[in-house]
This record gives sequence, C-alpha cells and structure tokens, in this order.
Amino acid sequence: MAPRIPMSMGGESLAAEEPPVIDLSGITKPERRREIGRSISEALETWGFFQITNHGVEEALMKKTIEVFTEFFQSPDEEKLSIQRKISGASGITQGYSRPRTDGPALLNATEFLYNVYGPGTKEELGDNTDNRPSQPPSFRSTVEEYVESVDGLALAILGLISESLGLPQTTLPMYTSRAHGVRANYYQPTKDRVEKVFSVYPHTDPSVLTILHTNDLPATQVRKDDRWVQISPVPGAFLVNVGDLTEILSNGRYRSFEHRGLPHETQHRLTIATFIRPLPTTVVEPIPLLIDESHPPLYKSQLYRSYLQGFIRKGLDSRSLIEAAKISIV
Ligand SMILES: O=C(O)CCC(=O)C(=O)O
Ligand SMILES: [Fe+2]
Repeated sequence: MAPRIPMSMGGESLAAEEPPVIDLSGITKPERRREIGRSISEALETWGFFQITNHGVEEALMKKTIEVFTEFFQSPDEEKLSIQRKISGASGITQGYSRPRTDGPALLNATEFLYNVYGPGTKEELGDNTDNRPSQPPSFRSTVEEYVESVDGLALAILGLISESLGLPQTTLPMYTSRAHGVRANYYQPTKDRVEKVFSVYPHTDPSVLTILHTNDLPATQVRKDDRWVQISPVPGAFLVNVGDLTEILSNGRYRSFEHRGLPHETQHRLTIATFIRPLPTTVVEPIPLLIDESHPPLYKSQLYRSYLQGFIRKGLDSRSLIEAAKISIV
C-alpha cells in the first residue's frame, strides 16, 4: 500500500499548478468540440480533474440549490435526525442524513452529510427509502430534482466528449450510466485545525463514472498528484468535474481515478454537493471491448457494479484501495 502523505497543511507544500478551467462554449461546432475534447483528455491524463464554465446549468438554479442544502444543514438536529441514514432492505442503498463520525472500522466521515438518489429509475436504482429526503425547506425536493436533471444533461455532454477522446462513439460512456444519480452534500464546520479526522472528507477515489461537484466557492478540495496535495481554487459559477473508478476500468487505465480529499475552511461553513454519475447495479463493468486488442490486454477484472459498490460501502473512504484491487495482477 502507498504510504500516507502527512496531512499537514503547510502552504509551502501546495503546488502552484492546478487542474485547468475549461470553457464549454461552442461545443456544437465541430472544430471547437475537438479542441474542448483535447483539453479534457489532457486534464484527465494529468489531474483526473478539471473545472468547467459556460456549462449550461442556470446560475439561479445553482444558487438556489446551495441555499436549500444550507437551510437543511442549519435546521434543528431533530429535523435532520428524522431522516437519519438507513440501509434499505432490498436494494442495499443507504440514504439519508449522517452525523459526523471519526470512529468505526471503516474510514467514515468527519463531516455531516446527506446522501440521496434522484432522477428517473427503477426501485433497484433509486432504493426503497427515497422518502428519506428532506421535506424542509418546502422547495427542497423540487429544487434538487430540477438541479439533478440539469446536471444529468451536462454529464451526458461531458461523457460524450470523453468517449470521443477515447476514439469511441459519443454514446459509449453514457451507455454505462444510469439516469438515477447519487447526490452527496457535505457540510464542513469551520476550524483552524485542518488535520485528518477533523471535519474532513478523507482521501478517497469516487465509485462513479463521473462526479460533478458544486460548492459554495470556498477552498479546499485537494487532489493528490505525484505525492503532493494540490489545492483547487474554486472559480465562482464553475463545476469541478472528475472521473471515478469506473472510468478508470472502462478506459482500461487511460483515465485514472485520482485520489482527493475535502477540507474545511478556517472561518466559514463549506458546503459541497457531489453528483455521482454511476452505472446501473446490474451493469457489468469491464474495460470497453473496443479498447482491447492483442497489444492492449484488459488490465481490470470484470465485475457487476453492484459488487463494486458493496465493496465501497464496506470499506468506506480509503484512498485507492478498491480500484487497486480491481486490477488484474500480472505475474
Ligand atoms: O468536499 C469536497 O471538497 C470533496 C467531496 C468529495 O470528494 C466527495 O463527496 O466525494
Ligand atoms: Fe470524492
């Protein structure tokens, strides 16, 4: 296992360079589309992350989404605890509100967070406890539903570009994703004590194909690059996008799932909302057959997304351990 990097936050340890900001305007013009595709491909090879502007999601909707989540997290404990996280019997999908935790066998969460699944889908995709969503403020559900629908359209566009950058038809990666998305909102208490296990989201990779992160514009999301933590400066109105473990598998290792973590701000509450674009539980995840030939053997095992997710739930946030375990060992 790779050694853990010290968690200290000395400013001098942060690299000057960071993932690029990519402007999506003109995406329908063929030449511009190729240029955007090249920028995304380069960003994914170098960082696994990029920010996007002119992405088509309405600014007012983005703001309103931050507002309703903030209002939820600031509501009284009994309100939040009334939808405490629980596992649904049949689907195994755990939804609801979670208190900050620093104990337990798996590396869990030192922030409080809310996780629910939104979008069209079967009971197996959505889980049986979709009622475990906030009912306050009254506009919460309709706002988040509208937000997720809009982010879904953006995700399809980005997945199309990533597919093309792999030399595949733009429908390829979307075919591996469900339209029901996991939405995890993290709420960080302010603290000057920025060390692991204090109001942070531990180093991990995402069990997703693609993750689209919306924040209240405060640092710090950090990505691990060449054994250093690189802090990403939020561009107001932009989304932070990264590929997860499933894209690493589907692309047969061309686009790696980079380890990252979330830290609190010193003086203000940080809110981050991650939308995870994922396969269906019944999808077989394996390197895309068109990318495999004699000189490019598959580097990852084939498995059901459901089994992958169960492994994630069992382990919690634990650097790159699951994706490493998915590799075919070459002896
Ligand atoms: O809050 C952040 O900055 C990162 C959150 C994250 O990585 C996640 O929820 O998967
Ligand atoms: Fe993440």
